[in-house]
Amino acid sequence: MQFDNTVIRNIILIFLGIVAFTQFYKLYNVYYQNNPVTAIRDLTWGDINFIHTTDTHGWYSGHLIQQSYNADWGDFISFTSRLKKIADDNGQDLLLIDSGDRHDGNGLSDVTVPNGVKALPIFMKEDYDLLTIGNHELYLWENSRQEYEDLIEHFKGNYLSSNVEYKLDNGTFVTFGDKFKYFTTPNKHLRILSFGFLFDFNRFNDHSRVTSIKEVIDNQPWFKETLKAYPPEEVDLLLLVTHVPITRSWPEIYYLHSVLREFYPDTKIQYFGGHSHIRDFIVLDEYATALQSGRYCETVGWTSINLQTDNFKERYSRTYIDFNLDSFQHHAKISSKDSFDTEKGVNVSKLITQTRNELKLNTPIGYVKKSNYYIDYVPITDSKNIFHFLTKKVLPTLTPDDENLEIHDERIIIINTGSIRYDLYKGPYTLDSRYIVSPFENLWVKLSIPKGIAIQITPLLNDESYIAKHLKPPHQQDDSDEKNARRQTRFSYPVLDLNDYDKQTIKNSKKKKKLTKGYVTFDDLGHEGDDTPHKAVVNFPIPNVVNSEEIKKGTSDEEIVDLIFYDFIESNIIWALDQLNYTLPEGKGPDFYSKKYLGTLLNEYIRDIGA
Ligand SMILES: Nc1ccn([C@@H]2O[C@H](COP(=O)(O)O)[C@@H](O)[C@H]2O)c(=O)n1
Ligand SMILES: [Zn+2]
Ligand SMILES: [Zn+2]
Repeated sequence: MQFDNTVIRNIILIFLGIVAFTQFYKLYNVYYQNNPVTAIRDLTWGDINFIHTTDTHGWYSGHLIQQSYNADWGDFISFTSRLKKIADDNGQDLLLIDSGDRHDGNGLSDVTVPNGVKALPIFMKEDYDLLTIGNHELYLWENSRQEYEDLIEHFKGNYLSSNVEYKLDNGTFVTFGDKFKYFTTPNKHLRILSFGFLFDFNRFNDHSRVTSIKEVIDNQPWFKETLKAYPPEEVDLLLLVTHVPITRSWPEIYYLHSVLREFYPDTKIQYFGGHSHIRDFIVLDEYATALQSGRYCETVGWTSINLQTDNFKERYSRTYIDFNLDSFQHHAKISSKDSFDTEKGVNVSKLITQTRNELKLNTPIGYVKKSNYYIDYVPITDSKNIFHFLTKKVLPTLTPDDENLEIHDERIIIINTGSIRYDLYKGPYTLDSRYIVSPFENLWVKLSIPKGIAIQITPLLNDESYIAKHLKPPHQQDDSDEKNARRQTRFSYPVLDLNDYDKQTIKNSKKKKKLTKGYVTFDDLGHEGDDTPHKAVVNFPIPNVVNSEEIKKGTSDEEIVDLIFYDFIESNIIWALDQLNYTLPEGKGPDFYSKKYLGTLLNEYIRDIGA
């Protein structure tokens, strides 16, 4: 076949065209990732407005490699101060609320001894109107002491805890802050009665004490006496600042609500929740709603109440604001960063940078070579799933500290999935990443038991139907509900006819805009709550625990193997052994048999593996 010059020239042109198009497409995608074209949904203001944070877990530096959450605590302070100004100018009220869990999740908070010593002063720069305690302020005594000595002192009168107490050196228990607060708002002069509650948490350190909400209501006279002291005609709004999941499957808020309604049949009630790390908004009745604002400085929750209207749909609004500068500036209606910044905000950002440098948080201590490893964006069996990576690559490398410790040829290593807090990203594994992925100082312990028993423990701890039928192991509810609640795309459960919210959604979804990946929240008002429309990520289910099994085929069930696990889940393991009718030999307790195996933390092993 013969080609003349024109054919050759055309082939070259087509080839160059393809190359040019491919390059352009790549550049477009890079540009697009950094400059998303989505429109931000505006906030709806009411007579009273709320900014809510929860489960910040020390993420005050912001997310350094995720554009969607690129703001830091200094930006957040500028943002809230700009919004306060808008509220004051318009004669509206704006209250700032935090629902607890300020430790465990980020180097800024956790690298120091005691943890939080550098991060809490940064958190405290924000002028919260009301705040409460989370379970992460109660695992360790030193963290409870910081709350009692520093935060309560600093936020005097605004720190509420109606069911958590601190034990003084002389042995007496005192409230963490105040049990309730009655106050009048500055602009609308609304009379507010507020309480602070933590869920029924039972792993508190021995210098603190949690009483369940039900116990407080049923058996502590002060609670009902307080309600009687502030009758409906003296209360415009009840505010419940809690570290309790607001989801309907968690009964505590609903019991509280039923009792509040006996005293206040139609007073407006606003709940704020936390703990399960999701965005959520629930309609409890015509005059009561609940907001939960995510986790890890990914979300600033917003809700507003218009008190002038009889129409439910006009009364309430909610928005989940992505924790980034675009969103903050958009809602503050200030396009230039220089005009948006406040002096205090800029100083806090500088303090964060200075503290990160001082703590050397950006120091690489390893390298993640192959890929990102996700908690639940891919199925647990996928090689990019972090639990797959940990059980296949990391756990098998664990070696006991003491070479004289009696060990067996076969072993099973179990971890609770709740101990892994965030995705692991390809690239430098920094001191910060270490705490981001797994912040806990849990120790490894070993129990030597027959193989036939050992292999049943993981399936048993993951078998929710079995757990539901039997006595729940201590704290298991904590993990399984957290896991379910984390699945963001739950369907709404409208108590009222809220169909119009969805019509709005359908209308907007016809605008074909390319979206970035992120939260798409289904709540009781529909799915237009996220301030930035996103392409939804899929959250695959994760079990309560995962394990690595180094078991040989063909050995008998009677063979003794080592079961290795975190001391944090010892009570769950003991529960499972009990369910399997396995009694530790000679009737001795677990403390005798479960031996310290290893002091090196999992997050240090990740560094060594290099992924
Ligand atoms: N030493 C610890 C403490 C906690 N965990 C895990 O954290 C979960 C609670 O976290 P929230 O932010 O939801 O309060 C808890 O259920 C455990 O899974 C841990 O592993 N080690
Ligand atoms: Zn939390
Ligand atoms: Zn919590």
